[in-house]
This record gives sequence, C-alpha cells and structure tokens, in this order.
Amino acid sequence: MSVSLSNMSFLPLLQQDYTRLQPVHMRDLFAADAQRVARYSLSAANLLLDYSKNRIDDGALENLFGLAEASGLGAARDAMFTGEAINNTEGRAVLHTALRYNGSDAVMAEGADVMPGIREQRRRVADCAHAVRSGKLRGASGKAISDVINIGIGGSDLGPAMLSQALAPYARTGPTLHFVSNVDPVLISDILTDLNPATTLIIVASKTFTTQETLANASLARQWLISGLGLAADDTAWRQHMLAVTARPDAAKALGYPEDQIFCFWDWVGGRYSLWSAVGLPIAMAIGPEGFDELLAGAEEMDDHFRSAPLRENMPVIMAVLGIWYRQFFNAQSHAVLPYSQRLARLPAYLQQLDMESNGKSIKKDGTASGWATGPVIWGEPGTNGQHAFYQLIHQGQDLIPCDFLVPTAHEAPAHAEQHQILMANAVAQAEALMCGKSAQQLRVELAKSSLPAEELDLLVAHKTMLGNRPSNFLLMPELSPKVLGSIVALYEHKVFCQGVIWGLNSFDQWGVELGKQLASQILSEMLDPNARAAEHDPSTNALLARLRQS
Ligand SMILES: O=P(O)(O)OC[C@H]1O[C@](O)(CO)[C@@H](O)[C@@H]1O
Repeated sequence: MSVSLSNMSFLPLLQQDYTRLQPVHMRDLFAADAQRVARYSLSAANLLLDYSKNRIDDGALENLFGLAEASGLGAARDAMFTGEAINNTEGRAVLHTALRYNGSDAVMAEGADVMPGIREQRRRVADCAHAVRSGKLRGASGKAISDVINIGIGGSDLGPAMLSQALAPYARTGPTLHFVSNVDPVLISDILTDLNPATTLIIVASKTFTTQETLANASLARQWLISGLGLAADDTAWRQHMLAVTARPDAAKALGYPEDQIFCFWDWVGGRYSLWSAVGLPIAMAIGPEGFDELLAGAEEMDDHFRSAPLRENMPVIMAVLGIWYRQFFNAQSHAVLPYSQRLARLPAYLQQLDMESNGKSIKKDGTASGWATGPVIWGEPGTNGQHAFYQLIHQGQDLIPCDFLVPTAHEAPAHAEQHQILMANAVAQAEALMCGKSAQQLRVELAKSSLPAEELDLLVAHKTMLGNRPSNFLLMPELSPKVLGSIVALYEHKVFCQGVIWGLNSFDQWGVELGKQLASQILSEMLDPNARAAEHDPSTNALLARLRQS
C-alpha cells in the first residue's frame, strides 16, 4: 500500500496544527486541561502508556488519526494478520503474529494453513528445551549441557540476546547462555576459552544459512568441538553439540546437520521479527518452555489489542502517529529509548534493528520516492547511565529528541527497595525536567539571595535556563516478566508497522544492507588471493586494500 492522495491531503492540515502548536508550551496545555493525563493515558496488554507529555492537542491528534485512516492502516493491518503477501519486493506474507497465535483458526499463507507447521516447531522447541534443562540431552562424552552458545547475527541474535538479559531472574535453573554475533574472532575466542566442549551446546541460527559472519563463527566453533572433544577428522560426533535454526533446512543439511538437529521457520518470518520462532530456542532453554509460552502469550495479547482496538485507543497506533508527528513536522531525526532497568540494556539495540532496518528507506512500496521524512535514528542507554552521558543534549541541545521512558514498577530485590526508588525517582524526574524545563524567571528567584554581580548572574541564568517542552512517552510495566516483555516487543513491532504503512514503505525488506555484503565477499576474495581479478574499486578503496594487504 503506497501513500495515497487522501493521505497526502492531511499534510496541510497537520502543517496548520504544527504552526498552531509549535509556539505552545506543554506546561500551558496541562494548565488548560485538568484531565490531560487521564485523557492521554491508555492501558493495554500489561502496559500503561502516559503520552500526555507530547506536543499535541485533540485537533492535531484527530488529524494524525485521520492520516492513519487515510493511509489504509486498518486494511493493511488485516492484510498482515491474514497472510497477504504485503512484503511486495520479496513476494512474501508477513506472519510473525501467527508464531504467537494460540487460537484454533487457520492462518493462511500462499493457500496453506501455517499453524500446523508452527505447532510442530513449537513442540520441538519445547522438547529440546526440556531435554537440555533436565539433563536428558547429553553431549558426545555423555555429559549434560551446562552452556549454550547462540551463533547468529541481526535478527538471529538480538532478540534472544536482549531477552536473555531481560529475563535473567527466570533463567536461574537453565543453562548459561552466550551470544556470538560479530565476525571479529575475539568475541567467539573469548567465549570459547572459558567453556568445556563436553558440556557446551551450540545453536547456529540463520534464516538464510548463508550469512558470512554466522557461517565463519559456526565453522570455528565446530573446529573447537572437534579438537576439544578429541574427535578424528571424520568423526561426526560434533553433531551432538550443534543445532541449526533456519528457514533453509536444505542449506543446513548440506553443511552436515542431521534433520532432527534442524529447527525450522519460514520465509514469511522476517529476520528481525523471528524471536517468536525457533530462533527463540535459547530463550526457551534458559527460562523453560512454559516461560517461552508466556512470552508468546504477552505478544499475542498485544496483537489482539492492536487488531481490535479503535485507532484512537490503540497503543501501537498512538505511538506511531506521535513518532510521525515529530519526524515530519518537528524534524526530529532521532528517537531515544530510555529503559529504567539495567535488564533492558540491550533493548535499544534490539529496537534499532527492528525500526531502522524496517523503515530506514526512501522509496515507497510502489517504487516512487517518499515525500515524507521516514524512520528516525533509534538510540538509547539504560537510565541512569544515560543521564550522565547524553541527556545534556536532550535537555539543552538544538535538536528535538522524543524519548520513550520504559519503567518496570516492581523490583526483584526487596532488600534493595530503596535503591530501586532512586531509579524510579530519576525516571520521573527526567521526564518532568524535559517537559517543564526551568525558566529564567525561576532561576532569578532562586539566585536572588546570591551575592553574584549582575553580569555573572545574567551569564548563569542564560546557561541554566532550560526551555523544556521536550516530549516523552512514559511506558509503565508491572514487572519484567516473559509476558510483559512479549507485550513490549509486539508493541514496538506494531508501532513500526503502522509507521511503515503511513509512510507507504515496505517495512519487511532490507535491500540497503545487500550491497555491503556483496562487496565484502568480493574484497575478501581479493585480500585472500592477491592474484584474484580485482573488481573496479574507487581509489580510496584500492588504497585501503593495498595497505591491508601489507599489514
Ligand atoms: O538470519 P540470517 O539470514 O543469518 O540474517 C541475519 C540478519 O542479516 C540481515 O539480513 C541483514 O542485516 C538481517 O535482516 C538479518 O536479521
């Protein structure tokens, strides 16, 4: 679905809203409406979103929802859930929602019900996770598994890696997880150094099973197993320590993985949407299959909300249109994700791929240039670390940076309740400071008693004045449980989807990363074999290659 003319017709209306609201301070919007918080808050699927600290009013919101409607968002949403081939450049359905669907209806893609295959893989994942956790699955030397290494990159790494940190308290009885993504050999070497091959299981996760980094790391790991287990070169006992997760089982088989060691997913699962599939196997091993089911259930709750709630009461839609409001009209080029939980430290990285690989595009689905500013740069760090690093720029820099505060209210260590309160207080304080700021007048009152000479006082007031009016969403969650995490990830998936629809993009391909992959293969062959026919490179690339060959 591309941006239609009716969609474009909202531009002038929203431009008028922007002109009206641009000079307005949020403090005044709150002062004028005692119900603002109640009216601009919403609960859904285990989460509470307070979006009152945004530079919007009913008029602007109405036009933003009108924009979403005119973009055909309702129909696009149905098309996704019902398995239409909405990924038009690859001719694929987009059915990650089916991976967490627990109902009994058929879900069709290309004329076939995908649910039996999904249930079969879910069962296999659960069986394997049980076998590892119970010690039933044993390595070549008869020992139980203590450590699991997931080798994968992008969508085959970030989801499980982020969740393994987020759900650590639920994983105390499972194997220890390790994640290898980067092709830099120091990463895998550092991990392997501390592990015993006899008690280590390696999962090679790759949708395509062609990814250079993953195959290189997998090959290195296999060698480590062979030598560590003392196997002869032709002994295939390493297989007892290696599983494959892929949408190309034929490619895994060709590399020696037996069928019963290969877990499958499908072309209609985008890599960055795949953690709900067998790609989640390490999570199921760590928190148990029951915990993994909870994760799926939390996502399914958000799916149900997204599918059934009217646009104006729909959490992903609200977050999506607010993002578009800032990106298009306030020229906000980035969006900060600020989790007030150390356990969510990898969430910004996870959302970077989800959002930027999905909507970092300039061409619409129909092949024409987008008339809109599209996906922002996503970045962030957990509070309070970020406060002492980059918040200065968010508070007083020249760019408007909308923020999402993600705040779990329950704390897992009752003995440290007070310290948790410090964390919570900081989250609330930062959102308040961003919105309210501090006026020169307030500062002059505060500094009135100081004996500073007038010139110094003026200087200080100028530097300390904070204009505020900086927008944020506040997302409260009761706890960091598998269910809540499932809801959060699904919330952002749907937000990104909605934005893609409104911008007219195909959010499910990623052609922009292909050229770099092709060039890396070509350059590698030239580096390995100086006699290889060199491709036509630019002078800078040629010079760099020459230097690297010498080093
Ligand atoms: O799972 P694969 O096929 O190894 O791909 C890994 C990642 O590479 C990409 O294709 C491009 O970076 C991502 O979309 C994907 O998640």
